[in-house]
Amino acid sequence: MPKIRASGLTRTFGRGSGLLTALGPVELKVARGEFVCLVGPSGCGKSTLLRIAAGLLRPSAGELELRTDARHPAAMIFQDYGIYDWKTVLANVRFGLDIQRVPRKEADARAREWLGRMGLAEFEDAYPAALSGGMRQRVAIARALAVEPEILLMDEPFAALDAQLRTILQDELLALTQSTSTTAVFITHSLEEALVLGDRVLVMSARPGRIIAERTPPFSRPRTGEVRSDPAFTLLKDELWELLRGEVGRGEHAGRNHRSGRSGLPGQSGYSGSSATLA
Ligand SMILES: Nc1ncnc2c1ncn2[C@@H]1O[C@H](COP(=O)(O)OP(=O)(O)OP(=O)(O)O)[C@@H](O)[C@H]1O
Repeated sequence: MPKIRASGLTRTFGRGSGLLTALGPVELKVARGEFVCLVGPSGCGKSTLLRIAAGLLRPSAGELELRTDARHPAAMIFQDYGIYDWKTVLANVRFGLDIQRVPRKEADARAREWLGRMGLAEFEDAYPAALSGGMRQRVAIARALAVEPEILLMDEPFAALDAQLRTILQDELLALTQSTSTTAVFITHSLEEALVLGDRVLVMSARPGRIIAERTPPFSRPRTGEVRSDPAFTLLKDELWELLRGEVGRGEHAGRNHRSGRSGLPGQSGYSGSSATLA
C-alpha cells in the first residue's frame, strides 16, 4: 500500500475567462519510507500539489490520499520556516505535540531530544528573532520531526539558506529520514539537492504541472553526501537539466499568469545548467 497516492489530481484557480489550471492531472504513488523529490519549472504547481497533500487546499478534480495514523500524522516544512516568533524555541518545537495533546512532561522531553539532535539544546528559551536563518530552519525541522510524522512534506525548506548551510542540512536530513524511515516529498529548485536526497526524482512539466519523467539516482542507502562526487551524479544532473530546460522554456511561453516573480527562463528560473551554482 503506498503512503501517498494521487489519481487524476487536478487543481484550477479562478473561473470564467480567468480560469487557470495550475496542476494536473497528476498520477503519483509514494511507497512507505521512500524519499521523493519534485522538480519542475517555476509556477508549474509544485507547491499546489504539496498544499493539497497537507490538507491546506482541495483538489478541483481527482484525489490525493495520505495514509497515516493519528499518532504519526503528516508534517510540513516550508521555506519561510513557519515558526512562531512569539513562542520560545522549545514551545515552537513542542507545538505539534501540544496539538496532539501529548502530556506536557513528555512533550517537553521529546522537544528537548529533537533540539539536542539539531544542535539547539542551548537555545530552548530563546525566541526565533535571536536565531540565524539556519537555526530557525533547524527549529522548523525539529518541530516537524518531533511529532514523529510518517510523512514529511517539504516545500523548498533550504532555499533561503546559504550554500554551505544547505549542504549541512541536506546531510542531516538524509541521516534523519534514513534512521526513521520517514516517507518524504521534497520540492526543490536544486537538482543537486534532489539527487542527494531522493530515492526518486520526479520531473514536472510546465504549468499545468504533470509528472513527465522520473529518475532513480543509483546511490544505495544508507547514503551520505559523498554521492555528490560520484561521476554518476554529474551525469544524472546533466540529464535532468536537459529534461527541465525544455519545460522551463515552454513555461515561459505559456506562463503569463503566475504568482512567482521568476521569469521561467533558463538561468533565472531557479534552475541552472549542469556546471553553474543552483538556487
Ligand atoms: N491561491 C491561488 N490563487 C490563484 N492562483 C494561484 C494560487 N496559488 C497558486 N496559483 C497559481 O498556480 C500556479 C502554480 O503555483 P505554485 O505555487 O503551485 O507553483 P510552483 O511550481 O510551486 O512555483 P515556484 O517553483 O515558483 O514556487 C501559478 O501560476 C500560480 O500563480
